[in-house]
Amino acid sequence: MTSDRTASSLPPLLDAVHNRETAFTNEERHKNGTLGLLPDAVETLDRQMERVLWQLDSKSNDLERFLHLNGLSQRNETLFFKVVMSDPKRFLPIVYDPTIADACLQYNRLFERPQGLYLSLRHKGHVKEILANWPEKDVRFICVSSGGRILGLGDIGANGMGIPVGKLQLYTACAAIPPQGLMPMLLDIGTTNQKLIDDPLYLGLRQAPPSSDELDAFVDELVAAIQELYPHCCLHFEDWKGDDAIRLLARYRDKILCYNDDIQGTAAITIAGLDTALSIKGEALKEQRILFYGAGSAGIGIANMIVSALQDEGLSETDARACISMMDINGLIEPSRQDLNPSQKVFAHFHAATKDLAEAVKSIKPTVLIGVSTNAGGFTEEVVRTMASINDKPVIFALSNPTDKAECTAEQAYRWTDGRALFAAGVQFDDVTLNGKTLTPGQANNFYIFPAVALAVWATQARRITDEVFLEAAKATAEQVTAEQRAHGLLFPPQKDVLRVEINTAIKVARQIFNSGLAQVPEPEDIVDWMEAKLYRPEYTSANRQ
Ligand SMILES: NC(=O)c1ccc[n+]([C@@H]2O[C@H](COP(=O)([O-])OP(=O)(O)OC[C@H]3O[C@@H](n4cnc5c(N)ncnc54)[C@H](O)[C@@H]3O)[C@@H](O)[C@H]2O)c1
Ligand SMILES: O=C(O)C[C@H](O)C(=O)O
Ligand SMILES: [Mn+2]
Repeated sequence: MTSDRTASSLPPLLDAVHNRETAFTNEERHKNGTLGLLPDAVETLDRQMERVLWQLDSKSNDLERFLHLNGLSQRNETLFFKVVMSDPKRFLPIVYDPTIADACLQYNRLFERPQGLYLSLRHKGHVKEILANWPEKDVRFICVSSGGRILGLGDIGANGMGIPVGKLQLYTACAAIPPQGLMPMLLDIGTTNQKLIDDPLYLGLRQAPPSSDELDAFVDELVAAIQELYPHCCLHFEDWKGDDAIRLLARYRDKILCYNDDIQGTAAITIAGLDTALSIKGEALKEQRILFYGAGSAGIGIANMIVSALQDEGLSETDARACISMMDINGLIEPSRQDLNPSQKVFAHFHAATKDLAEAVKSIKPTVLIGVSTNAGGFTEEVVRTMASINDKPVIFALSNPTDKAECTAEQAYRWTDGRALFAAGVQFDDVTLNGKTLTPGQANNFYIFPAVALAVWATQARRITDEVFLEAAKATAEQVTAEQRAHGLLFPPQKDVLRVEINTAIKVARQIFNSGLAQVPEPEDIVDWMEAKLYRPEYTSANRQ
């Protein structure tokens, strides 16, 4: 990405990148032909933000606020980021999870102006031509989803476009990556969602998804086109159907610059949360028995990265895997199961077959319970109370998104453990007051990780993204939870600090990339100054001046 945005041929007020609306000075209005197309007042960015905040306050719910902000992002990009970055704790849940889930469910009905690039299976054989239609020529990140598993909402096909758009907005809002080289992409491969296929307003392909061989061939064509057109581009896979996610990451991770956020980003934020939780408990990772409820892309991703972290603590791979048990929709993963995929098989330990989580908890006696199942309420009162009877401080992470898919709520986790749980969820639950004590649940969401990793990858022009990068990001995130915050039971850095935290994380990750020899730029003398100089700032500067 160059530091200057390419001049646009669009009229100034229709060009979201350069648009300043009422902040165009009279001189600029003379020059760019907007005199009279704007009211008389010449305003500052701060004054414009004041108006947006007033407008948001006047909306009656977060979906309306989402739509208002989304419209703003398409009208005036600088003002959009100014607002979102002014108060991340308030705005992340509006532009992203959980509100984005409501927007995705109705994406085809709320649709106004298209965003991102739609690559339909119908375009097979012509992928490069379609990609070349994208106006920005120096694309550095493509966030691509098939819509096959959007949050915990299942397959919503082309309605999934909200996710790549939102994830890339977080690159900028959470890690100050300049927005111009970011391309959201929806690979429209059809859908299994009959309700959408039957909806006259559905916007995607009305057919069943292809075989995995055909899908892989299509993704191969995409990867080849990206390498030709955008040789510096990193491919970010997001919210694919679990087995597609695992298979495609394995197919490309050693060949191209890519990562899967649900597998690797989720693993890193979970390990960061475990790190702080265990420091509060005063225990080591290798002393834990970890039970996963859900063994798909997120569960397998977290489990494998925990195995790497345990190996770093000196355990053999076999001993590391022995610390981990997993359950999926068909029950506990154990050797008599005939339906296991290779990534699950390595976690099949001898145990009686069971489909009952409470029974598994009673016999395995986990110290850590991680929910990545999409099964709302899966952590029942019996399950949570059993965790509390086994552990002084049970670690309970209910990571399924959005809010109504969480395996239990913060309130339930605290109430059923008498406030002893070290709890986190994928969304931010409100504080809970129990027996006069206020408990603040953690938000274990990969948004703490992937923007930071992306910033480091972009700045260093890394050749590959390894698991070590994500482990470094996990460590750097956990290190930024202060002793005082830990004393209050906080497992993650506060959202209000997300930008500073992720820039710090990115600096550490960049160092790791330089040390591993994967960087393609010379190592700077002062890595902090070097990184700071690259950051996007939501201001009307010459970088986005017409
Ligand atoms: N907090 C985060 O940062 C984060 C990151 C990634 C994924 N997630 C969430 O995790 C969930 C799972 O994501 P994924 O990518 O692993 O999906 P996936 O479809 O790959 O895997 C889901 C897993 O849950 C199992 N499962 C489904 N119903 C179950 C039930 N009733 N009982 C037990 N197991 C059941 C499935 O068998 C499968 O193993 C989603 O809700 C997603 O939003 C959260
Ligand atoms: O999108 C999120 O909020 C986290 C995660 O990537 C998910 O798929 O749930
Ligand atoms: Mn995701």
